[in-house]
Amino acid sequence: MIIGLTGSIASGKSTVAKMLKDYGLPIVDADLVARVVVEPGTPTLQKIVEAFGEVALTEDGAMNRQKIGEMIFNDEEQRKRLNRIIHPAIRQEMLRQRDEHIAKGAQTVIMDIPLLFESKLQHFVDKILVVSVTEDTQLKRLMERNQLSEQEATARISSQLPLSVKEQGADAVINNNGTIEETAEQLQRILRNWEVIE
Ligand SMILES: CC(C)(COP(=O)(O)OP(=O)(O)OC[C@H]1O[C@@H](n2cnc3c(N)ncnc32)[C@H](O)[C@@H]1O)[C@@H](O)C(=O)NCCC(=O)NCCS
Ligand SMILES: Nc1ncnc2c1ncn2[C@@H]1O[C@H](COP(=O)(O)OP(=O)(O)OP(=O)(O)O)[C@@H](O)[C@H]1O
Repeated sequence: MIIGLTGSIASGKSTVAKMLKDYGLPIVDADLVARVVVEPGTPTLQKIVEAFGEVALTEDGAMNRQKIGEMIFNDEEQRKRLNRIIHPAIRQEMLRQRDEHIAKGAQTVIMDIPLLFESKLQHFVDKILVVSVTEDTQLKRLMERNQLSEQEATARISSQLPLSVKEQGADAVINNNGTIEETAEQLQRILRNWEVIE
């Protein structure tokens, strides 16, 4: 079974992904893949520089994540432009990793994809697990984790579909407003229900 793990920025996907890893389940992590496909020397980074100019690079030739983040989270056109370049490369590498896990005999593979709904990737997966929080919790955790102002954090949250919409497309929802233990309990119940664990 392929499980799509999603949510929105700072809703707790990585926290849940870590719990899934502790169950021994293989994870394909879109955020991690998004870093690999733009490593120095890759054709994707080359295309980003052609589209955004040399400002897209740091002094040592890596992608300037802070600069790109400032550009794309405040401007939908720029975001679409980056997505058009980077998403095909991310998708290809994710499918490669998924197939590798299956070839090694994995029964279940977790695809951790923040933009599963925005990029319409529902057909990639058999079940969708949404990690959700209230808007207040999301804003507070994002500002704390990334040291962002309220305005910067709000821009990032607004660049994604609301969690309430994602919940409607989910096979199961984890409410991550409470403690880590409460989240772990909900996850265990869902995995038992889906017969991923006993
Ligand atoms: C814009 C970038 C450089 C910012 O880097 P930074 O290190 O600050 O953030 P990080 O990569 O850890 O992403 C944090 C979160 O931002 C959100 N996010 C990232 N990219 C996007 C996007 N294009 N649209 C909406 N939300 C996004 C996701 O929720 C993600 O989990 C980086 O996120 C990136 O390369 N984005 C494009 C690739 C992409 O779409 N990744 C999302 C997973 S497919
Ligand atoms: N139940 C919880 N209680 C308290 N803090 C939490 C809880 N769940 C997550 N956090 C914290 O909230 C922040 C966001 O969580 P996490 O990094 O897992 O989100 P994410 O959905 O993976 O975000 P992103 O899409 O931005 O990578 C982190 O600092 C994390 O430690």
